[in-house]
Amino acid sequence: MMLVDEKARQLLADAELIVPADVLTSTIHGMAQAITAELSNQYPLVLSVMSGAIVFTGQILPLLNFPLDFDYLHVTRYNRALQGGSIQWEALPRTDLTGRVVLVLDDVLDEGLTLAAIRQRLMEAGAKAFYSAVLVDKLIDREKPVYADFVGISLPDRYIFGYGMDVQGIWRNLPAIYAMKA
Ligand SMILES: O=P(O)(O)OC[C@H]1O[C@H](OP(=O)(O)OP(=O)(O)O)[C@H](O)[C@@H]1O
Ligand SMILES: Nc1nc2[nH]cnc2c(=O)[nH]1
Repeated sequence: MMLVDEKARQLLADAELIVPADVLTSTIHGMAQAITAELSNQYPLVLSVMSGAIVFTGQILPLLNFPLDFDYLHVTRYNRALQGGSIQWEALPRTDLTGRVVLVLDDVLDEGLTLAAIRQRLMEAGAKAFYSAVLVDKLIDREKPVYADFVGISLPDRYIFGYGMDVQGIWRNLPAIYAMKA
């Protein structure tokens, strides 16, 4: 345990703060306004993608002042790795999706494979319309299979962590976004 603790602290000491907490707060307020303008009369089902979206979800939900349902799904393809692998479904929403307008909340849109798989699964399960909101869109040099309807911040293609996102499984609890030193 001591080794893990020291390694975790070293990872943070070696990282660079790239999005401070106050910038995240104002970004999320802006996103909430845009989402409200588009979806406030549609009684959406808001779905949080565990685990990375936990902090973003907890911050944005109280800013969405209109009727909605909330549930979660759990999908992962990075696990503790820095590179993505194949999609693993851990949990599907329990709410009936038939005819629903869904809004998926995720922390980061990177290669887009995760969000594309989620969209396909939810549409197959009967959703009427699919919207997505991502706190971070990574600027990668390839086309993505899906783009988000609501984007908080665009960031360069570096591995990021904090604010729900992990590095080797740790530091999801940080109140800001950090990047591994290039
Ligand atoms: O656009 P992509 O390249 O597919 O990557 C984006 C996905 O990667 C992260 O999840 P991860 O698999 O790390 O699971 P976690 O949320 O539990 O950390 C993130 O939360 C997104 O869901
Ligand atoms: N924690 C974390 N998860 C990711 N999933 C896809 N890209 C990233 C990233 O940069 N950081």
